Amino acid sequence: MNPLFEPIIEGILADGYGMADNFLNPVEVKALANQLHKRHMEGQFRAAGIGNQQVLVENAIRGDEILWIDEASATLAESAFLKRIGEFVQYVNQTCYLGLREFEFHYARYPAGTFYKRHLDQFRSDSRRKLSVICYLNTDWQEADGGQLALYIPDQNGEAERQLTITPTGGRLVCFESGRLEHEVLPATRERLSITGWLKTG
Ligand SMILES: O=C(O)CCC(=O)C(=O)O
Ligand SMILES: [Fe+2]
Repeated sequence: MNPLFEPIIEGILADGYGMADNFLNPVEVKALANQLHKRHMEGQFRAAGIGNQQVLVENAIRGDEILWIDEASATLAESAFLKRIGEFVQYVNQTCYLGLREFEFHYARYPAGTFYKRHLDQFRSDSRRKLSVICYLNTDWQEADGGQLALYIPDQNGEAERQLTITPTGGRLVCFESGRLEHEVLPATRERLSITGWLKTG
């Protein structure tokens, strides 16, 4: 049993989402946030799009900027992150038989005031996305800063739902089934940083 990974999986099985508060330690959070800012200053980020090819940029739906993390050009901090995700994927495969074979991750930077309206992560033609994973890179995030991740959890018979909000605290990882759970990023009063990705079948 892995004490870091097991609670995430148990959460997904019991409630449809799982969480770990120390997936990254504060030093790792800082290193990745610094790396994000460096790459952002170098002009590597692009406005995030919507749809399969990410062609349409629509600020009324989402206002974040993203940069895909490329294994080939990854720095030490990024490689360490991808390695931990790889270990998590292996653990999920051993315990849940989801048949995960690939993963893809991008940095996301939400400038103050931006948001991502309610959506589902699985596009019609990409059912290979099985699990969505978000890891936050914020230091000293306060509830009053906003920027919560809102999850819409359907009740047993699918007739009603409840909204659950998660604070984007640095080091915290959230994971849920991409094709099932609708969710939303609420606007924040300050810049909001994360790494978001998908664990996919081959
Ligand atoms: O940053 C978050 O909390 C969620 C991001 C998200 O929903 C997405 O990128 O699809
Ligand atoms: Fe999403």
